[in-house]
Amino acid sequence: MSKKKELAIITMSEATNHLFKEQLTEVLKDKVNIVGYVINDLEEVVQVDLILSTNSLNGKVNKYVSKDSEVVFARRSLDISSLEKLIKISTGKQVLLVNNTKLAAQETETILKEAGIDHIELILSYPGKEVDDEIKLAITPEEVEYVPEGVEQIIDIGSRVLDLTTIVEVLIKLNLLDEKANLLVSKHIRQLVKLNKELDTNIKKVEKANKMLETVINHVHDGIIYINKREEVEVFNQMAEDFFEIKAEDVINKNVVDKVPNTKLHQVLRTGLEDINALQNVGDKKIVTTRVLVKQDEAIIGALATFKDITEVKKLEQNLRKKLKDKGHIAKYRFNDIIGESEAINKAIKKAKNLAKSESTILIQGESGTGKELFAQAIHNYSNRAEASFVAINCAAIPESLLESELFGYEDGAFTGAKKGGRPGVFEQAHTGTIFLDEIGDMPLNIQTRLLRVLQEKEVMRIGATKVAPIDIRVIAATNKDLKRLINENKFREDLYYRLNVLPLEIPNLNNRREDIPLLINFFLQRFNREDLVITKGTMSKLYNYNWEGNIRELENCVEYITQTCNNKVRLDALPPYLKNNHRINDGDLDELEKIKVDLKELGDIIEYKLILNELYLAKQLDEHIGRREIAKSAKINEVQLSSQMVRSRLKKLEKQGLVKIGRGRQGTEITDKGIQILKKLNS
Ligand SMILES: Nc1ncnc2c1ncn2[C@@H]1O[C@H](COP(=O)(O)OP(=O)(O)OP(=O)(O)O)[C@@H](O)[C@H]1O
Repeated sequence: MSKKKELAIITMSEATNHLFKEQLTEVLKDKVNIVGYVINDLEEVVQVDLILSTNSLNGKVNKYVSKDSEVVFARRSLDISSLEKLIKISTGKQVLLVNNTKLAAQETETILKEAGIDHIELILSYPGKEVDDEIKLAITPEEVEYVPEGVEQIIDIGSRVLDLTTIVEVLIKLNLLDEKANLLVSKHIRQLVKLNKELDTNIKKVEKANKMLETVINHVHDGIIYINKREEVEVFNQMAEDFFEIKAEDVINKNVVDKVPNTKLHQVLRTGLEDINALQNVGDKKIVTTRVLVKQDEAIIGALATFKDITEVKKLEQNLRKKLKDKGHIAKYRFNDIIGESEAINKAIKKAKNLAKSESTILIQGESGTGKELFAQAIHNYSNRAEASFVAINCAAIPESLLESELFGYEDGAFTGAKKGGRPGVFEQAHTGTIFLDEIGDMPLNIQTRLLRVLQEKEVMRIGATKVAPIDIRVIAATNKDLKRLINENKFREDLYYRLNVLPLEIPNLNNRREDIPLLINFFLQRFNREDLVITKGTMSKLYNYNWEGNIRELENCVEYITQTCNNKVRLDALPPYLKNNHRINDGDLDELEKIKVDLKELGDIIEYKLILNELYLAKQLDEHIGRREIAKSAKINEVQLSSQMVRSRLKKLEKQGLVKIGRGRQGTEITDKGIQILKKLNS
């Protein structure tokens, strides 16, 4: 039996020696005697067939080698499975590569690079080398003891094993290749295949994620541009291509400043100042854009811009408004459209504007035709919900049998004749907007109960449904009925009244703001395109004094009648018959001040009367007399056009109402107690 071959392993450390021995024993089994030496322990030449040592001992090991022994210097590799941990480190990060010597560190670096680890910046670290103490992550092949202090995370990639070529060389040198080669190579190939499979799965996963990301990026309706730290474009999606009319392939990896017009993205990188929803002009287009820094582990790695073409946004908005308009779900009136300069209407407008800004339910009360719906629309347009829908429903105009389904909607098959697929009610249609419930006093009691639930729960259940849908609406209700009276008659639920009457708003009737009548007449004449019509004084006086029970709607109808029947002058006989015959102003309906005002206005302006009464009052307080001429003088000073003749005629009118007493000769005229009372009312 031939003598067993002998192999000596000479290394610098015990650990490496042990590792090599283990690896070679697995291959050589008992065919070879393996002895290990740590170089520092060696004193004499080693007599063996072959010596295996490491590159770092090249030059040192020779003195222990006999003439007939050969030396193989080990080439080393890493355990492939440890690489996976490195792939996960973020790109561009600085990492210490720690080994016991410079050479070992260089070798490990080469091994890592060859294995494809090139996305991180490796800083070699070994005893005696100064490294930046800001670097907190270290990689080491089982040489943890050399990792500098201050490093917070260590990735141990395991020791560097003998690579296949070294093992084959050892086998050749020992003349054992024939027997072992196949076994060895197949084991290595198995390992490689396993690694490849793992890598392949990883690559596929990454590819899949990338593909998905690309699809998403290209399908969003916003333009997206991403540049890296070097200001090179890395992402330029489909919308960006369409907007700039530039192909992505022409800009990718190119400098953004050179390729994308008007870009400000590089400035975000340079200054660190981000823009959120900024408006920007690009050529003749307008965009809203957001530009932000992109960070990874606190370090800035690039900048991202997303933008939307505003013309597109405007179109979408217009489309939406058109759709709402087509459905009638739009409020067209604003406060500016409410005609009137009287104190009463101005007060109502001021209050309505205040109420508009709150979110609570508003109850508008006022006689029929006073403009309650006009106010409801103006409130909606003045509120934060102006862009959303305004859905109006007249509770009196819809038959009771239909009202419930109109309000709450119904599910498919809820009743015979129900539309397939069901239908949303006005509450759902008004979602995020305002619902206007006109003539709420006419709502049947059973529907009032359902409405109360909707208002309390803020959710609606369609007829025949089992699920509720949450709704976000603002309710404006209106009525011309006395709801308190209806409550007493058990026709209106008291709890619903209090739910609705959170913010009450009273719209004045026309008889209480007669001074707006001429304005309104002119407005309606314009609307009917009949500004050419001249209304005679007598006719105007008639219209002024008429008892407008139907309020503005009645006045509007009256003006329409005139426009149909008159050519140029509107005389008394041109008025609608009902207006000519009866409906004279009902004295009992007007309070005293109104009656007096109406009478006085037949001749001159209230301002003139106020001035005259004021002068008389002043004289009375000073215990003096004042004549027509002096009153006319004061009028001039106050820029009121009144001759002493005019003062005379007006004083007569005032006397008829018992407001003044005209004295004879130098006695002059005196204001009466009633006159003082009325003057105070006029001045308030
Ligand atoms: N101040 C105003 N200025 C101009 N037009 C007005 C004004 N007020 C009301 N109108 C017009 O009068 C008509 C009646 O108004 P609206 O329908 O708003 O009244 P309403 O109080 O809701 O009536 P109803 O109680 O009968 O439902 C409408 O044609 C409206 O355009």
